[in-house]
Amino acid sequence: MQIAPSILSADFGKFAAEVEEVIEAGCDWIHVDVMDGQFVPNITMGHQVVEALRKRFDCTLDVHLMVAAPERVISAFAEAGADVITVHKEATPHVHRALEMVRSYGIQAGLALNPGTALDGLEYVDDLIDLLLIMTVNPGFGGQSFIPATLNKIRDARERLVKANRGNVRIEVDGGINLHTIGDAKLAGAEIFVAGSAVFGETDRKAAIAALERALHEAQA
Ligand SMILES: O=C(CO)[C@H](O)[C@H](O)COP(=O)(O)O
Ligand SMILES: [Fe+2]
Repeated sequence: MQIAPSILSADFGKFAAEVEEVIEAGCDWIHVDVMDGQFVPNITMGHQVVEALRKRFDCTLDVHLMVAAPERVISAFAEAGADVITVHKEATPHVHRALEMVRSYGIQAGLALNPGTALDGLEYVDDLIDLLLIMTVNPGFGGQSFIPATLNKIRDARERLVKANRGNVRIEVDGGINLHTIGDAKLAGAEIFVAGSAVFGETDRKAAIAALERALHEAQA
């Protein structure tokens, strides 16, 4: 089980200190939200930010590309030092090629699905992915509310992956993960939990992470 703080919700004015704080609190995954102003309305950060984080921190850099035609930028993010690159199925007609590109750098590949996107076709790319990112909000903004209907999708995805003998593909959930939703997401089958405002929206980040870990631990059927 992994909590991955999303630096989208960090204070950009003291970026490095913010990342340092959550790493010191025990998180070894940092979720980097890349938005291009086209696939989603906002523009956030480019590969230079990944490069800067790579130089300074020894953690897993989990890059979530909310970018149209991600195959244009995969090489830049891989060369900048990303450990995981996730592309959206909705962002390209060439998702298979995009995943192959990520894999060609010897790093982990992720496939992301928006809340309105079905799981159909997963069987054609499941051998190319290390993680499946099920968006639990519509992408583009931090601080939104978790969409409860996504829980069935997580369960369905877990079942399909196990049936296809791809049970080692980890399900990541992203959006609206907090003390009230993290347990349900875990019970549905998620293993990696992105948390933006639930971590950086709190003044005591260490306590916020510990509380999320406790909620994960306490979640049981
Ligand atoms: O991909 C994202 C938005 O598109 C972010 O990772 C996500 O929104 C995290 O923020 P929060 O936990 O506040 O919902
Ligand atoms: Fe994200």
